[in-house]
Amino acid sequence: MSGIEMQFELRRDSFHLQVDTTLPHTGITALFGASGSGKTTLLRCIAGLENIPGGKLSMDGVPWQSDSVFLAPHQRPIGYVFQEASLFPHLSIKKNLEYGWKRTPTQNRTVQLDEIVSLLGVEGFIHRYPHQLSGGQRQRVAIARALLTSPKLLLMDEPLSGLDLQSKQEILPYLERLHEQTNLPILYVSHSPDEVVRLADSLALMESGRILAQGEINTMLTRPDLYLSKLDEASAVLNCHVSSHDERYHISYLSMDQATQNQTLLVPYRDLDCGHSVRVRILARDVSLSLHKQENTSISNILPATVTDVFPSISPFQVMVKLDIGGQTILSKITSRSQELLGIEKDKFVYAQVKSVALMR
Ligand SMILES: Nc1ncnc2c1ncn2[C@@H]1O[C@H](COP(=O)(O)OP(=O)(O)OP(=O)(O)O)[C@@H](O)[C@H]1O
Repeated sequence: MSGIEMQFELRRDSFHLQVDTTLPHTGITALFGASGSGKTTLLRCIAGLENIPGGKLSMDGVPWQSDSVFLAPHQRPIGYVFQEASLFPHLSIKKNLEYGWKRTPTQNRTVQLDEIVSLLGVEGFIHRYPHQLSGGQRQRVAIARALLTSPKLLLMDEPLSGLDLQSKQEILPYLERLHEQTNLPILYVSHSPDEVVRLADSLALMESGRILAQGEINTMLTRPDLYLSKLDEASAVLNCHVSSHDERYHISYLSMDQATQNQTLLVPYRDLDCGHSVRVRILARDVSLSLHKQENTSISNILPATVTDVFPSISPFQVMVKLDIGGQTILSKITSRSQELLGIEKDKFVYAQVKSVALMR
């Protein structure tokens, strides 16, 4: 059985964790939910830091916890990265990194020290001490140290939330590289929709100790029955690849992956090879609808679309329209008045006018 299979039940005062699910064993799965919904508690259960009687956990069929097995935290091949980088203050960065690496028996090592040092870009400060680094640099070292234990699963608990905006921006590309260059499954706790839409392949939505729903990121973001699709910040992500560049106008063209029709998006120029995979985010409020293709407009991205659903938004007198654009899904937020005037309903053919496209990775 593949995946991270778990069954945990824990009561603590009024909090009740009840999780019985299988999370993906590939890519980044975001654990998303309100404060107190149980995200950290669930990570602690997976790490073996909570010994819950009757709990079950297996990784690709290998039991880490069952009625007869309980691997202690240090016996689980897990890397754990917390909000605050917990480095040894009296050891240099190099020694901090070697600590995790040397603890792993040679035959169990799946990574090389140099490789991880380069992946996280820590070469430049390897001889310094933790207090001589910025918060973002410290966190990169903490991630590198976790990876050097050759884990089979990486748990990240709000790894960016203690950092200022600049440090966050600096570290995100390293997380993307980590995602691109390793096959390591990552469970990533975050409060930030921006981080989630940028990094996650899947999303598990937690509420009051339970996993309310889980699935592929764009399916989750656009599900009418979940609050994510109703928010003012509601958005969709599209997986695309770079198809060409136009140097004269400093723009890049993207083709949508798995599109059944030839759908192209135009974005500000990005220095990426043709064929490179990228992800774009489109906010629902940046998508307006038209029944005819506008000719004289400054909007560059106008996509033929079919309405698949219309549902209420949290804003009064506004509705969310779910659209199929050649096999992928985006949302459009329009007023109830426009919905009525244009006769927007399921199966209607429209043009989605996309005012802004953010290239995420
Ligand atoms: N040691 C503890 N003793 C009693 N209650 C606890 C303990 N640790 C956590 N809780 C409670 O368990 C619930 C879940 O906490 P948890 O930290 O897992 O939530 P979270 O979703 O990670 O929240 P946040 O996003 O704020 O970190 C909360 O109601 C919290 O108060």
